[in-house]
Amino acid sequence: MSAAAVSFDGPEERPVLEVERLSVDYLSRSGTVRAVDDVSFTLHRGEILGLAGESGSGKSSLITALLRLQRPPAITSAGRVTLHRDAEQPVDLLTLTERQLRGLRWTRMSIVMQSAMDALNPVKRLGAQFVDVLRTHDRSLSKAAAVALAAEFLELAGIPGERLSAYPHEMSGGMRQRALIALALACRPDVVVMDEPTTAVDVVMQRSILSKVLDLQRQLGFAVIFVTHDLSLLLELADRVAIMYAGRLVEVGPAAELYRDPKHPYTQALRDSFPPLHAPLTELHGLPGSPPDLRQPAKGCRFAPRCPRAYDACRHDDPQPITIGTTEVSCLLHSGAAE
Ligand SMILES: Nc1ncnc2c1ncn2[C@@H]1O[C@H](COP(=O)(O)OP(=O)(O)OP(=O)(O)O)[C@@H](O)[C@H]1O
Repeated sequence: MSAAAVSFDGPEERPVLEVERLSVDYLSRSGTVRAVDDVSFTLHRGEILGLAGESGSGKSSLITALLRLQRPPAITSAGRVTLHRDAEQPVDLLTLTERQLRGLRWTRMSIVMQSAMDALNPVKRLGAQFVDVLRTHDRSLSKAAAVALAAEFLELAGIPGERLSAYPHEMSGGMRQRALIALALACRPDVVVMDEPTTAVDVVMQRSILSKVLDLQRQLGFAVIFVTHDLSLLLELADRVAIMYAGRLVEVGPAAELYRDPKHPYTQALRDSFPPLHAPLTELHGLPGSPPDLRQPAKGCRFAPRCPRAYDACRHDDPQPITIGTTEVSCLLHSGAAE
């Protein structure tokens, strides 16, 4: 293992992760909340896929289910999550034993949590945490080699290698978050899930972390699922963006296309409610109303009650995903436009 760069020519057509018809329920006495409802998407090798949606739309439920990190009362009630590996058979992550999964965590897929303070062990020096992870997954690695590799990854993330001897509380919030990103990359996974990785730091640090993530991604070529409620950030960072509303994916498409020509009225509303990062400021529009109660979602399109373009059929018929060019959208306004 080494931190050496790969030759990265941008995202490939080959899938690395395929999510098919995934549903996640929270079981409680007051009813079942279907937080993720029949969600399908593909993550390609080396691409950054952004996942955006309002609070409560199901983003965390989706990523914790596909990495099998969810806790009760959440259960995955349906679906398949296929991880593709070079030179090995694809595997359905949902059918693996815990032991088989442990073999894939860090080495094939890893996660960067919202808060490094929750993810890093407060009573262990950073170096020891890297060495633990590296040597658990590569028993042939000597301690000295693991320390050297850890220092290499820290440097890649913009942190001086000597900080390996620091405890997490001795580092700034931004540095801890970058250390966590370095740790997530240390076993050279193919897929890295980043769950709002910059919410705990200020805006300047946010920019610096994101440009570092892009930098590292281009050097190492891993694929990313980047989760945030901030669509304007994703439009800048991601190759493709998936928009989630009330447990469903309503639109998935190339970031530039989604910004220029959003197909779903919810995507449009979300775009118009965030200031663009690099374009001239335009008037912002809030989105009135609130998402449905997922214990008893009404018939038809879930966005219909808030949608300025809803018509009769939207309140009765469930929109199915259709493909328009390179975008997939679930909206009855486009039902005649499928290719
Ligand atoms: N432990 C739980 N028990 C019952 N319902 C839950 C639980 N956790 C989440 N939910 C429900 O599942 C739905 C999706 O929540 P989730 O946290 O996945 O959304 P999110 O898009 O990640 O939100 P945020 O951006 O605020 O993190 C919400 O309706 C939420 O109320």
